[in-house]
Amino acid sequence: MPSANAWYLRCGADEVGESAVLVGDRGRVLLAADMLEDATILNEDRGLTTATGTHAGHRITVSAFGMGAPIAAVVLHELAMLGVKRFLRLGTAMTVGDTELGEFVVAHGAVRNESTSASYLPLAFPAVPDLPLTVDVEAAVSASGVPHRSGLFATFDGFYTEMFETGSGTEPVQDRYASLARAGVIATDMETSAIFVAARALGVSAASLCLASVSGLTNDKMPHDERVAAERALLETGFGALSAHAPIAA
Ligand SMILES: O=P(O)(O)O[C@H]1O[C@H](CO)[C@@H](O)[C@H]1O
Ligand SMILES: O=c1cc[nH]c(=O)[nH]1
Repeated sequence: MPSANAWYLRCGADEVGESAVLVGDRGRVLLAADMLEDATILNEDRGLTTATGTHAGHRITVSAFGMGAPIAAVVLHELAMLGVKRFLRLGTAMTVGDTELGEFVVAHGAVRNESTSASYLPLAFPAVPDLPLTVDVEAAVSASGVPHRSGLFATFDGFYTEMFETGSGTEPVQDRYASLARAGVIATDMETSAIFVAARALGVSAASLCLASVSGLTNDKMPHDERVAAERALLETGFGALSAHAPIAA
């Protein structure tokens, strides 16, 4: 049963679409608002900027959570309570194995190395995306012309301790990345597995499409201008995936 108003997002069920895009950076919400038709910014509380607009006849809400699984789950949970049925994470990720900077990466599942998802379902439960939505994402990615690959993600809580070689973590990060690559992991991020598990627990669909923007091998970043252009392409591709079928009648 949709709730009337969301605690932190401070918006109502009539202000959100049937689908939502979850991004980290609020700048991506502002960019999305420029790209959608008739977009309205709903709130900017706690940096959780949210906008709703239309793409090819579909109402889409775009929400920024900042960084990390706990707050991403809060945003997803509130939007699900408002009645949003489909979620697409559009973010950046770090490369693992053969993945190259600038590629789009689509998650077929995610290693649950964060703690938030366990507050929804036990660790034995797999973090897997919604299959039909992922098929639509892969079709949109193929049409985008951007080099891409699909595979497993690994999601971590510790940015400096688990994803970078700072010496503060419990094992050499490069050893961890090498074993993840051998097991089919193509990218790491900080939210995907939590979003997949929370979505299953809440009875909504979720998928994850990211831009590989930082090298897990060297920690090199994509050049700024290339990343900005690629993030626009990421949003366009995600909106295309969410608009792949006729809107469901209200
Ligand atoms: O680009 P976004 O969506 O913020 O995602 C990635 O970027 C942040 C870390 O740099 C984390 O939130 C990570 O998952
Ligand atoms: O280094 C990075 C880049 C993007 N996303 C991450 O989680 N880490």
